[in-house]
Amino acid sequence: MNQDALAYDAALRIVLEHSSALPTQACPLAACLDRVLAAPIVSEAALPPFDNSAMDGFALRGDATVPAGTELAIEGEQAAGDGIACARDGAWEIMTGARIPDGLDRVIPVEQVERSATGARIKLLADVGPGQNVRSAGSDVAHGETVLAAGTLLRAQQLALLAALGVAEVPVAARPRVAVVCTGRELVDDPAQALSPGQIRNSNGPFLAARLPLAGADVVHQETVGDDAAAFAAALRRGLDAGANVIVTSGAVSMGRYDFVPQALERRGARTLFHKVAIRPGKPLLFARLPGNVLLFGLPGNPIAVAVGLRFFVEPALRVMLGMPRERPCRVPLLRAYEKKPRLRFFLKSRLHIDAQGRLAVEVLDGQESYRIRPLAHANAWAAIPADVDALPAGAMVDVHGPGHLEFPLPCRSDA
Ligand SMILES: Nc1nc2c(c(=O)[nH]1)N[C@H]1C(S)=C(S)[C@@H](COP(=O)(O)OP(=O)(O)OC[C@H]3O[C@@H](n4cnc5c(N)ncnc54)[C@H](O)[C@@H]3O)O[C@H]1N2
Ligand code: MOO
Repeated sequence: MNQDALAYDAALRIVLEHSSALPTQACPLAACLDRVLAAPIVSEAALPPFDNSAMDGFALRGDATVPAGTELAIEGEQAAGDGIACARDGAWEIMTGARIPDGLDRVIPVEQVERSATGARIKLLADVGPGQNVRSAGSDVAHGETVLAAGTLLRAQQLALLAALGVAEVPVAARPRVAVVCTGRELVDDPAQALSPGQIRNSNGPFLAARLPLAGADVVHQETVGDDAAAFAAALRRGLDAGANVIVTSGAVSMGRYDFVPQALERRGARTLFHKVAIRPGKPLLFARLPGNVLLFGLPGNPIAVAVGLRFFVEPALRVMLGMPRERPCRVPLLRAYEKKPRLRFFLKSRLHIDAQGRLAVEVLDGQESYRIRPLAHANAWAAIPADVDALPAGAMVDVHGPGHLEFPLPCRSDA
């Protein structure tokens, strides 16, 4: 039945083989959020940069444990931001984060000392061992250590580390440039325009334009054309002129009289690498390469075929361009038994739940037909069921993917 349709894994392999990493750019740290690191970060500094106190208290020294009951004169004070200080005997009043005066090696918290009436001396109320309450230089990051690998997505937590290390310019992968072309004479772009009989509103265009930036790409051109090969070719040209690395089209790749995309691409000198994949939805998906190494994904027009084509074909290619490793799904038990047709891999609009005990389960939503957008709006994840599986009992483990490759699936509460 699917002799002419490629297995998903084989089709994905072809996509990945034809995708390559984009050039590296130097990005100022403040602009790096959500960019992908293009080279490992090797620390040129130590963190902390100097031995400092973990507590507000008193810094002192000793050969071994300094016992409770010891009395010491207060020699000086060291606050965060104070520079080098040299200590002799005695104790230094010290604040959290302050540099430990040279010669001292431990800190006793202020709660564990008793001050003399004059305030000039302290008595220890607890033993203090060497290194106690000292955050030593390099204990978090040593100089020369690799702290972030190439391919790391830079979120706030990575930016914190880069900022602490004083990395001013970060090598990041260029963002893939994507042109979006929707086809179909039935489509209306302007939400304020009344529909004539037979017309529908374009939902694939807004969906792709919203999703692609979340997947790490820039939409550099977007337009809608009728079922017209010449208009389509002109739209492709404008996408290429805008510097697109990738063109995503929707519609006109199936069997209908107006499904002109495959032929139009051939006439433009594109090399079609596959057309039709054994998946549902999105089976008529087409992948081609245009002169100049531009990848073209011809997504079938049904809205869920577009969503699946983007998530499971375009996004893996974007990951290669961004220098990211292949994605791995999580494995989650099915909330309810699920039956499907064999021989096709199914990508299912799903909702990840968290129950009262904090356990995860995935619900395959009703309304899987590829024209139904409403369940997509209630989905927070995709479940993927392999081609050779036809029936799964409740509790069977299935692959679950987030709504986008940079988004971990976020569960909702079962009672929500
Ligand atoms: N005889 C056959 N007919 C169809 C087959 C088949 O194998 N044999 N495959 C079906 C499958 S599966 C899909 S998916 C669609 C794909 O069709 P096309 O890629 O040619 O897409 P269109 O015909 O242009 O549109 C399909 C459907 O989607 C609506 N659409 C298109 N663009 C948009 C948009 N931007 N926003 C919202 N909706 C859109 C369009 O109006 C159609 O209803 O073919 C099946 N048929
Ligand atoms: O692939 Mo189509 O989206 O099944 O209707």
